[in-house]
Amino acid sequence: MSQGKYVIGVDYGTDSVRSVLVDASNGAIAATSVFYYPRWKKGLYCNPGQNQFRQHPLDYVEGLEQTIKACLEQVGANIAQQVKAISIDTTGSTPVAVNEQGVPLALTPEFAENPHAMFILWKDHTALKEAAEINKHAEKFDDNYLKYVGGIYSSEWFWAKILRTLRVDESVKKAAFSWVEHCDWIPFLLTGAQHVSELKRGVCAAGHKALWAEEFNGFPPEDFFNSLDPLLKGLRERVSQEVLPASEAAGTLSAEWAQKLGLNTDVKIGIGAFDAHMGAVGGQIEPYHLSKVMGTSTCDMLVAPSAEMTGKLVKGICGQVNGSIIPGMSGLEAGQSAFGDAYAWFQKMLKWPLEQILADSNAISEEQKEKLREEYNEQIIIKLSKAAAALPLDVKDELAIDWLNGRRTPDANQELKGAFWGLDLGTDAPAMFKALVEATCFGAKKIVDRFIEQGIPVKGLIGLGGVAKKSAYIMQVMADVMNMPIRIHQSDQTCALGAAMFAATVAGFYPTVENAMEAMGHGFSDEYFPNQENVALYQARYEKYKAMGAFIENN
Ligand SMILES: Nc1ncnc2c1ncn2[C@@H]1O[C@H](COP(=O)(O)OP(=O)(O)O)[C@@H](O)[C@H]1O
Ligand SMILES: O=C(CO)[C@@H](O)[C@@H](O)COP(=O)(O)O
Repeated sequence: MSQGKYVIGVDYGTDSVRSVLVDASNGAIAATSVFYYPRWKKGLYCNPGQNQFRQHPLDYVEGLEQTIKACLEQVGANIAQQVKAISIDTTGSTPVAVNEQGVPLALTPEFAENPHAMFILWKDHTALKEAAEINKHAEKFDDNYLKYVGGIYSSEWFWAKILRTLRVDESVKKAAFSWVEHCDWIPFLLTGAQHVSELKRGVCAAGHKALWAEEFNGFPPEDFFNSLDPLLKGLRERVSQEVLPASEAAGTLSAEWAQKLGLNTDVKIGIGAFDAHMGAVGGQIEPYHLSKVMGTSTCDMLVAPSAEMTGKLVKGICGQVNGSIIPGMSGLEAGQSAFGDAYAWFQKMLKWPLEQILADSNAISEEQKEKLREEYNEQIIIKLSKAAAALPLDVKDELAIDWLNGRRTPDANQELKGAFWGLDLGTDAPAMFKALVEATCFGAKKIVDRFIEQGIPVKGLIGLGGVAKKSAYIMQVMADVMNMPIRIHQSDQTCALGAAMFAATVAGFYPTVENAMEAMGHGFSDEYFPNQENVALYQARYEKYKAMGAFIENN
């Protein structure tokens, strides 16, 4: 192993946080550790029926400490002393209300059990009404403050979530001094900052979810917020205007955290960004290639040289922001609100009666029941995929719409619902699963079509994330539906690896993120090519999908 060039990448996903300790000279992963959020796992503070998804800050703090310590234990004290930087990515928009000291309210005794004082996870759609109001309100202004977020503000995003919370919780309203994205709060925590004024925001979260733009000198003016709802009065001033790219440092590790983790206080802490953005870097994104992070949801990332984007605005996506993925390039983000989550929903449906029967049954022991549960949790999607892949294809097969968690892009509308069509008594679970898989791939194609219609060529597809790695079946359907090859990245941990590449840049090991990507990238493991026999049939089914989608949207 080379001496002295170690960094840590921390990736906060929806269910878990993972840290990787990486040799920055070549990208080799020296240690890795995963921590599943314990409170989240129990379903605490969430109400899926109302699309309320909250995460307790302690899940994040405990996971940070435990995963980094576990990585350091794996490599030993000598290497721990050679760690030079840590960078962090998180889901988003996942904001939290903080007090003047920058402490999330749920970390104070009064708010410890209050879901409104916790992080409002990206997939929480309780702010539908507020998002609609923001969209209507924006029409009143000469400046189009929504132009860099695809023209539509989403209930998944910062200001909609803040406004809704201030409306429904008087105690949080009184105690909240400011609001912070998860990806900006972890660097604040690690650097030991003590006041909101010291908070360094990343351009990624500010630009994609909070309407920050160079052209507006930051966030929209005070008048925009005050006239939207006086509850927002003055908040803009308490949300710092200065934003930085993730290649910059937020500071160095505080003495408290250095001692807790067993690291030095000269370890640099990078500016945070979203998981998919750092994941695109970990997955070696190239200009005009769509990097598809396919997990619970999808985030579809594209970079284009900023100079080539002058005057180009892509409608209906989740934003285009200079430097949000790679400094010097315009970062464009789109995505689907449910991808793997659609398969997880179907699995949950099938499991429901089994769970009830198993719970009441005396036929097997509690230990055997637990083993059985583990087995079917692992096997259901795999078995369905195998059976679905073996089914013959017909244009009249069962058809589905993938909007089970609303539609993120093109044209955000979180109120839309999913659907199945064309069922009969011959329809079985594999046929419905096949329809769902095809629907998620059709939803993906709509995004590619939107980029192309708006003048942004898509020259290649890169597949990252859990589904890309786990499902050859779904990736083959994707290649067939898109009529384009898709390359799957070698790494299982592209987000954490991307964070490590940013950390290597922040540490000064590389002058640019592109240099870090070149030296530390793991390359590609598989490539799926379209099966020309299926392309025309999928094209015909895609037309049906669009017609059915339009019907749902208009009724
Ligand atoms: N064998 C499989 N085939 C297809 N999808 C799968 C399979 N196993 C798990 N999934 C899906 O993968 C998703 C999780 O993806 P992952 O990238 O691991 O997580 P996250 O999005 O939280 O980072 C889940 O929604 C699950 O339904
Ligand atoms: O929306 C974004 C980023 O903009 C993601 O953080 C969000 O979709 C969560 O992604 P995961 O599928 O949980 O990794």
